[in-house]
Amino acid sequence: MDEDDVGTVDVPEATVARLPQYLRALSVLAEAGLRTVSSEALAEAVGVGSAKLRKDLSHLGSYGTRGVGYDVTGLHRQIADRLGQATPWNVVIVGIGNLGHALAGYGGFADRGFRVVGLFDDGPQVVGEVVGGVRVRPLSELDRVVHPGETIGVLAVPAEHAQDVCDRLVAAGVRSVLNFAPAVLRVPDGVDVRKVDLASELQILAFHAQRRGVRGNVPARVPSLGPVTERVGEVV
Ligand SMILES: NC(=O)c1ccc[n+]([C@@H]2O[C@H](COP(=O)([O-])OP(=O)(O)OC[C@H]3O[C@@H](n4cnc5c(N)ncnc54)[C@H](O)[C@@H]3O)[C@@H](O)[C@H]2O)c1
Repeated sequence: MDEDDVGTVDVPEATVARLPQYLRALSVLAEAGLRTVSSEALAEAVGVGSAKLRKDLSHLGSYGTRGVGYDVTGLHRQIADRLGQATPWNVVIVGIGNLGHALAGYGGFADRGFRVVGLFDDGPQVVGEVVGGVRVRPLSELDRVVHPGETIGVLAVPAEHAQDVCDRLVAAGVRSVLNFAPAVLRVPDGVDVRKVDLASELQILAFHAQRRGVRGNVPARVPSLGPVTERVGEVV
């Protein structure tokens, strides 16, 4: 399977990409004690148009109630279920260098339903170190930590080792891989790969900035652009 083919049959990939944002906004609203929210208010909280939000939620079979809006906790539960977050996911990170340390030390994954249960590296200077409360193990111990089909693998190794490490993750039973390495990975059917590439995101921003003629042409005081700046790279 090609790594760009990740998607679901019934929910468009662009909608899937926005579901985490809806979930986060609903968490904030629930914490503030709100029981219902209008599509306009929820759309504003996320920074999308309300028509797009209603369409997105209709893919989940959620239409809200006219004049009332959406039930905050009900919609939160529904989206969390669709994102597979009814129970937490286990995550293993391979490659505990600069990036791996930052990811392993980040405390925010647990709040979003992801438990970092394993850190792996083949560098003798790193193995045995404890990062974010988890001990770094050699890759040979992958089988002890990975529960087939229930563990997400994060790749933070150099590009030239990415395919080999990915193969080992898949052999251990990992079916979802988040790849930070600048390498195209080949995986068998049934395995999803998503790539994170901050440099590409910067290039996309640079493309838009160049198109707008922003470079070298910034007024002394930049007016607030509000959520518009966040829409530049929005998935449509
Ligand atoms: N996607 C992004 O936006 C982004 C941002 C920064 C870095 N990266 C990429 O992330 C990767 C890591 O970057 P870094 O700066 O942390 O590198 P780094 O050299 O600091 O760390 C790499 C780690 O991987 C380990 N490693 C190497 N081969 C291994 C193997 N076969 N098995 C297990 N561990 C192995 C090394 O021992 C080292 O600890 C690189 O591919 C880099 O290009 C991507």
